[in-house]
Amino acid sequence: MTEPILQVEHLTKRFGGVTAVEDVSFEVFPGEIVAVIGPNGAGKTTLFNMITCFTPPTEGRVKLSGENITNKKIFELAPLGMMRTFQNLEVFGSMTAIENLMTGISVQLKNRVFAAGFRLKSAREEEQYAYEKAMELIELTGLQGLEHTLVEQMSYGQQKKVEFAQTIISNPRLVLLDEPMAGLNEVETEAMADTILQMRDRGMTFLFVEHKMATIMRIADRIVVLDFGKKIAEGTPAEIQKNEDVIRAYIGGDLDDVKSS
Ligand SMILES: Nc1ncnc2c1ncn2[C@@H]1O[C@H](COP(=O)(O)OP(=O)(O)OP(=O)(O)O)[C@@H](O)[C@H]1O
Repeated sequence: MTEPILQVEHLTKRFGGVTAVEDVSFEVFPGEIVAVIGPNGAGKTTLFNMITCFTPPTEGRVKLSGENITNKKIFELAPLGMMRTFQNLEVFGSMTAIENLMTGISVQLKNRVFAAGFRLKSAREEEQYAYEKAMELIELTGLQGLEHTLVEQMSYGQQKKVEFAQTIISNPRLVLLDEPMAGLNEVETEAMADTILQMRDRGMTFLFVEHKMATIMRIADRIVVLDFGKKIAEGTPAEIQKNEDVIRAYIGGDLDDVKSS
């Protein structure tokens, strides 16, 4: 049987009297696209922060390919093949798109696993490799013609693409995306969704938080639903759409989105 790439085991986070996440467990398998959904304040970002070692859990643990990573430092995760994005854009505005991407590739060049299989002889070869890889990602994310544009001069949607490309350029095995479609128009949202599907076909695994239900239903293999910090459901998009607890949790919020998508 395939081993999970990510195991979330009984994660709990308390901030003083507030329990942001309570006893949440689930697994993600290689090649899956798994969405985490839930109403505002349900604990999605806190869960992501614990999985990516940004916030230590009060209880529980996280395993990446069977290895306990709960107490790792953030910077130790990229070499292990885990990358994430944030709700707020994390790009260098005063650098061009290609320069942003080339900073992302340095992670890969330092990656033990990668270095063992692909030794580059000189700094010049490394730079050439980084440039070619960055151009490949520029094309893949539809940023052609903008490679030498300063990121701060781009639209929000284009900046999101740069951030996404920078996150995946090091060929991570597991990518966590915090609201990758937030702030994007419909066309940009669908393009982002298609790029995620394309990268999955190339072997990447995705866990993402999102509010745009129609897109989630289109690309997610499985969905984990949080409400008031607890996991209230887990299943395929079809199962989640007709789950009574999920429909109840969304009453007054995005219920119509869940049912109509
Ligand atoms: N650093 C903190 N200190 C105190 N309470 C916090 C902290 N971070 C989050 N919380 C609380 O934990 C709960 C979950 O917040 P979280 O941001 O994880 O939810 P979310 O599902 O990501 O929400 P949204 O969809 O609005 O981004 C909220 O009640 C929030 O106020």
